[in-house]
Amino acid sequence: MGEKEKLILIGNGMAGVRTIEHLLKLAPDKYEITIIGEEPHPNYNRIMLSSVLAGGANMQDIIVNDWDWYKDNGIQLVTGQKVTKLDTKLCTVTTHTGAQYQYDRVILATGSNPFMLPIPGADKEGVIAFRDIRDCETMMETSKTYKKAAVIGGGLLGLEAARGLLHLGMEATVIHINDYLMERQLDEPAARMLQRELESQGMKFLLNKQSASITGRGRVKALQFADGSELKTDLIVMAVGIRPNTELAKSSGIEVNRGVVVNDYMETSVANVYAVGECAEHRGIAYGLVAPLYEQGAVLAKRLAGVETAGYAGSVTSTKLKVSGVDVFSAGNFTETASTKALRIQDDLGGTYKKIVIENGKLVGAVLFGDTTDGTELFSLIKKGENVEGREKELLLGISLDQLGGGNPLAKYEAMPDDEIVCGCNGVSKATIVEAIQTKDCNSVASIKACTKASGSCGGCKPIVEGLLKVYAGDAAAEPVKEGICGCTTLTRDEIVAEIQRMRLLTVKEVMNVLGWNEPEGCSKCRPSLNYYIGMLFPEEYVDEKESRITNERFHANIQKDGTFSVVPRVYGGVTTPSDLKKIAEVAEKFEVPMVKFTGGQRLDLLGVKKEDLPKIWEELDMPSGHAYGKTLRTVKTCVGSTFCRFGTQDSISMGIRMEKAFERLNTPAKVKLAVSGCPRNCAEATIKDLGVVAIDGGWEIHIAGNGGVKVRATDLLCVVKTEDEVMEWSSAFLQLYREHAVWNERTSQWIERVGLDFIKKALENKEDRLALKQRIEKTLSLTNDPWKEIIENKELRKNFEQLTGLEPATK
Ligand SMILES: Cc1cc2nc3c(=O)[nH]c(=O)nc-3n(C[C@H](O)[C@H](O)[C@H](O)COP(=O)(O)OP(=O)(O)OC[C@H]3O[C@@H](n4cnc5c(N)ncnc54)[C@H](O)[C@@H]3O)c2cc1C
Ligand SMILES: NC(=O)c1ccc[n+]([C@@H]2O[C@H](COP(=O)([O-])OP(=O)(O)OC[C@H]3O[C@@H](n4cnc5c(N)ncnc54)[C@H](O)[C@@H]3O)[C@@H](O)[C@H]2O)c1
Ligand code: SF4
Ligand code: FES
Repeated sequence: MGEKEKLILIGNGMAGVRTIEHLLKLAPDKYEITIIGEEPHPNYNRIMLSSVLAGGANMQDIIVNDWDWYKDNGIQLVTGQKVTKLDTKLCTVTTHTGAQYQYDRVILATGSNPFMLPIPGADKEGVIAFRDIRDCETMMETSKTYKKAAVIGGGLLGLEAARGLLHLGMEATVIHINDYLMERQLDEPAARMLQRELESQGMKFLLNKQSASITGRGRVKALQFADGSELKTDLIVMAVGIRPNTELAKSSGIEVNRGVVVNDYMETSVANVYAVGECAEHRGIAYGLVAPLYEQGAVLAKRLAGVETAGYAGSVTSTKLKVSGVDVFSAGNFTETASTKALRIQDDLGGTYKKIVIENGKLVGAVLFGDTTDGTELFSLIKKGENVEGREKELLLGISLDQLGGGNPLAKYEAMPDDEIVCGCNGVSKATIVEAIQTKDCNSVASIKACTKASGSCGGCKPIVEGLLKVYAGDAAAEPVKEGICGCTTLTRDEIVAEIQRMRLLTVKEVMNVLGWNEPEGCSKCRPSLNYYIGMLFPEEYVDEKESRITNERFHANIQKDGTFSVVPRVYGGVTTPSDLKKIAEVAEKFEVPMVKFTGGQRLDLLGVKKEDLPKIWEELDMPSGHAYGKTLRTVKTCVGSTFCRFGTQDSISMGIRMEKAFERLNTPAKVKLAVSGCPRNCAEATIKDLGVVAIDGGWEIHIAGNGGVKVRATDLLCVVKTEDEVMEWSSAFLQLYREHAVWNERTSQWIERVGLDFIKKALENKEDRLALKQRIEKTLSLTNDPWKEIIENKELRKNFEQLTGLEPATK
């Protein structure tokens, strides 16, 4: 064998070392490899610095290639040295210590430099970036002595930094130049939802702010803004974007634009000099996320190994914010133009938002907030670029994603091409994962992570890894590892409920303290759910914690898109009276309510009410709250029934009113809608309700767990009974069973899919059990009050209510 060629990698970071890993697989003996890195560490996962800061990992966990890896692969590693000269004629590289190395080929993988705003005072102590281990350590050290932190830049990096600083016990204020966050990844509605969620976690924001200077003697004391205002702070983290690190290439005469210009084979303008990663610019784009950089690395490794490759053709990117308790996903081109069509659904109550963008019949972009389960599959469709015409609405509703395999949810994993990248962060293909399952006995997500690195960084690919496990490991797949209810805990809903009950934990704070929450303030997922679980278990002792409720429940009204509210008084069974109608009309006129509308639940909605008018309107209406805003009983829709309808077999109206009077004000895991129809013609549409009662000759059918919303589900028949009292008995028992077993925010339609109809039937088949459940629901109901009345009659409550602001308490 001839002498090995000398290959030097400049930059011991993610893209460069990944290229070498590939190369070693393709041509292990072709090169004598030297890696020179400025940082004093072996290659580590920069992505995971956010997790280190937020307490989810320690420094040891993020090492990708330890010192032994370099030794074992015969690589000469030079750390702590910056390459200051690249002589492309003599083919040498020189480091800042004067050490010189000869090369046959050299790769530039110098990454990016964080952009530091060139404002007066930016050189003061306490002004840092967030790019490497040293920055992370500085933040951790600073938090031991100082309390106030400011992060300039409300992009991915800035928000992850601010979340980490909160975790370290600092007050974190994000200063953003734009009027909404993450404008490079999100549209405005999603960004607003994100901001509310982060505010509920304790993060503060100053939007539309231009930083002008930093004051302080030696160490930073305050950040001053162009509008003359200032923020006192002990630490400033700049996260306002990055610039490709091209210094070395430029000084060596290599063509540089924004980044080091490369062709499809990662070759620069100079022979035998290559560039890969964030420092490279390909077809005008310098990427800032690892997935495309790894694709570039795979191409370069082939080129260096002499293996034929089609070349790098550019990438579509997707991002996921790595902040616990927040699910945000963005992919492709999500901005609207003259040639695109956008479809969106926004559920302010459920705290979810989804937008898809179509161009020339193809899916080109998506933004998801709150529920990102469809993210990976939408991203895959964007990358494939296949025509989705006619399926747009299904994609929006997530229907076709469920049914990509003709109803078999696992078929899509089988159909996935072998070379499709499953884990973008770590560049792991389907074939690699399947090989790990089939030949390396990997039977869990954890073992696949250990073996292939898939799912080890942002976690966004975990659902696909789980899907592949189901298909390719089959029965050998280990039980999925249980997941906590949110990022603040590893405990499941059932474990938490059991512990609350066992230890009689009576406040949200107590639960979080005793059960070792890793975020002391919790987040907007766990706080309202704990509030619900404690109230469900101990209705007599528990004092409802208003601050742990979702925004609309704190206002007892639905917040509208313009910041006004809607008022919906209760109209039992949809039956009103002339005097109530008059009252509503008078109030609407007096308070100049812009719109009065009939709702789908057979009542009247006063829309566009100002916050300050809410208590006054409730007082004048003197009607109970219709609870149109909460996780509680909403409406009982009724048809005309036997009183007037010639087909009616039973009195659906009186049955419906009896049910509404019995169950109003009931706290439930998610909203609950009921309906009663007077005959099987079912005019009240009872078979798409959470609980639907349909009259038949000589009795009633009780249907459960339907839904008419985003994902339509027809009810299952629970039982047939003869009398109205039996309807009440079964309905009470069913609703209490749901209250006691469902996960907070889980609709009955989702709950039944999880636990199965058989479980519910079994739990209710025994009369004694039914009566026990009925007794428990009645106890709870006897302790409820009308919230509007409470506020009107209690001065303290009214004062507190009047002090509530639109943004401050906002949770999903
Ligand atoms: C906190 C944080 C979180 C992130 N999270 C995500 C995420 O969730 N998803 C995602 O896709 N991306 C994320 N990124 C971006 C991702 O980390 C980068 O895209 C990736 O690390 C770039 O790889 P690279 O090899 O091009 O550069 P780097 O990883 O920065 O490596 C470049 C290396 O070269 C060294 N170097 C530079 N110049 C010289 C020189 N002259 N001589 C010797 N050595 C030199 C540098 O010291 C550095 O070690 C995150 C970044 C940060 C900072
Ligand atoms: N989860 C992830 O995928 C993740 C996490 C962290 C970092 N990253 C990557 O790291 C890189 C750096 O992230 P980033 O967030 O710094 O870059 P970015 O360019 O995505 O965001 C910078 C943000 O700072 C704002 N900004 C610019 N000038 C400002 C000013 N003077 N005052 C206040 N705000 C200002 C911009 O409007 C922008 O939203 C990016 O490539 C990013 O993709 C990714
Ligand atoms: S469901 Fe039957 S009883 Fe009720 S309105 Fe329709 S036809 Fe009449
Ligand atoms: S896609 Fe981020 S860990 Fe796999």
